Amino acid sequence: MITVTEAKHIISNNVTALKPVTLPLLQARGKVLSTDVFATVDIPAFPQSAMDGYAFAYDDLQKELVIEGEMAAGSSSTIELTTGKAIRIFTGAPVPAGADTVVMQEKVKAENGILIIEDDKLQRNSNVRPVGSEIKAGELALPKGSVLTAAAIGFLAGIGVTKVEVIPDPVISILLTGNELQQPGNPLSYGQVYESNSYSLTAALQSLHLPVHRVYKVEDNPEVLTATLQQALDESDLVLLTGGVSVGDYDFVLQAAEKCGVTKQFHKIKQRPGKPLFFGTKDEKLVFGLPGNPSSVITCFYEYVTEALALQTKRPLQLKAVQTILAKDCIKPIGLSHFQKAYYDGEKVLPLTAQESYKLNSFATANCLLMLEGEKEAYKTNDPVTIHLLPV
Ligand SMILES: Nc1nc2c(c(=O)[nH]1)N[C@H]1C(S)=C(S)[C@@H](COP(=O)(O)OP(=O)(O)OC[C@H]3O[C@@H](n4cnc5c(N)ncnc54)[C@H](O)[C@@H]3O)O[C@H]1N2
Ligand code: MOO
Repeated sequence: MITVTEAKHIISNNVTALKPVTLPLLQARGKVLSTDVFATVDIPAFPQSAMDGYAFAYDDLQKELVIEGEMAAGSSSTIELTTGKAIRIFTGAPVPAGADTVVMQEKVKAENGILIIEDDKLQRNSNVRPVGSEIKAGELALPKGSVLTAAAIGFLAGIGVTKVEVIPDPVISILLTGNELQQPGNPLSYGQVYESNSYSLTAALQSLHLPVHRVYKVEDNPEVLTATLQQALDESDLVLLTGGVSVGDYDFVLQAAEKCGVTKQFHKIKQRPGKPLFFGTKDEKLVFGLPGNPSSVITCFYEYVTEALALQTKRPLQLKAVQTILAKDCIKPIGLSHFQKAYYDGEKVLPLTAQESYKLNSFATANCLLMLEGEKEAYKTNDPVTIHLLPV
C-alpha cells in the first residue's frame, strides 16, 4: 500500500491537460485560456466623455462660452468645435475635435445658451477618456493561463472578442456497480440500498461547474462491466466507477479495467476512508475506481479526483488547505492517514461523530476534511492540524 502523498504524486505524474478547443465567449466562463489574447482595436476607439455635461477647449476656460449642438452616446457626428463654443455632451459620447475637456453639468450654470463654469478643480482633459486608455490595438489583453472570470469575459467582449481558445471541460462518465442498488423514490426490497453515489458525485462536480456526461448502472457481472467500461472510456476523458474495487467475489472493477487496456497506476492507499482506491490510465484518459461506501466515494473524489481534474483543466479545483487547531482530542487508526469529517468555525476545527465510511450523516453537515496523517495516533485539543475546505 502507498501513502496519501505517494498517491497524489502518481496522479500529478500521469495526468495531462486536455487539448484546447475554440469556444464562443459565453461558453468559456471559468475555463483557462490556452493562448494569449491581443487587442485588435484601440478601446475607447474615440476620445470619450466620462460625464453628462459640456465639452469645450480648456484654453477657453476663462471665456464666456456659447453652447452649440449636442453629442449623445452613439453619435457618429464628426463636427468640430470652434473657439468660444461649448457643446452639450453625455456620458459615453465622442468628445468632438476642438474640445479636450468636459465639465459635469452639476458644476455649471447654463442660461440663455451661455455656459458659466463653476469648477475650480477642473483641469485640461478632465472627464475625457483618451483613445486606447483601456487597451491599445496590438497590446496583450489577457495572457495564456488566465481563468476566465465574469469580468474577464466582459473585458474580452468589450474589446470585440467573440471566441477564445481554452482548455475544455473533461467529458466525465460515472459508472455505478452493485446488484443491491435501488433508485431513490422506489420502495426498498430486502437487501437493497438506495443508490446515492451518483448523486453526491454529480453534486460535487456541479459545485466545480463540471457537467456529468452520462451515468451508467451496471450489475456485478464481469463481461457486462468490461463492455460498459469500454463504452464509457470511448466517450469520456474521465471515468468514475463506484464500488467493486475491493477483494470480494463480486468486485470486478480491476479485471474489467485490465481487459479494457487501462494501466493500473495504483490500488490501495494507507488511508481511511477509501483504502481500496484504484487509479488507472489509458493514453490520456483517466479511470478512478472509487470504493463504494458513500463516504469513501466522496472523500476520494475531493482528495484525489479534484487533483486530476485540476491537471486536466488547469483550473484551481483542488480543495483549499487551511492550518488551524483542534477543538477537541481525537484519535486515528494506527498506520493509516485519516480524513475525518469535521466542522471549521474559522478558529478551530471540530471532528464530527459518525466517521465510519458507510455513513454520510455527519458528512452532510461537515464543511471540511480534517487531515490526520502519518504515524501519530492521538491528538490533543489545540494541536495544530491541516484541514481541506469543502466546496458548497
Ligand atoms: N475482506 C475485505 N473486505 C473489504 C475490505 C478489505 O480490505 N478486505 N475493504 C473494505 C473497504 S475499506 C471498503 S471502502 C469497501 C470497498 O468496497 P467496494 O469498492 O468493492 O464497494 P462495494 O463492496 O461494491 O460497496 C461497498 C458499500 O457501498 C455501498 N454502495 C456501493 N455503491 C453504492 C451506491 N452507488 N450508492 C450507495 N451505496 C453504495 C454498497 O452497498 C456497500 O455497502 O470494501 C470493504 N471490504
Ligand atoms: O476504506 Mo473503507 O472506506 O475504510 O470503508
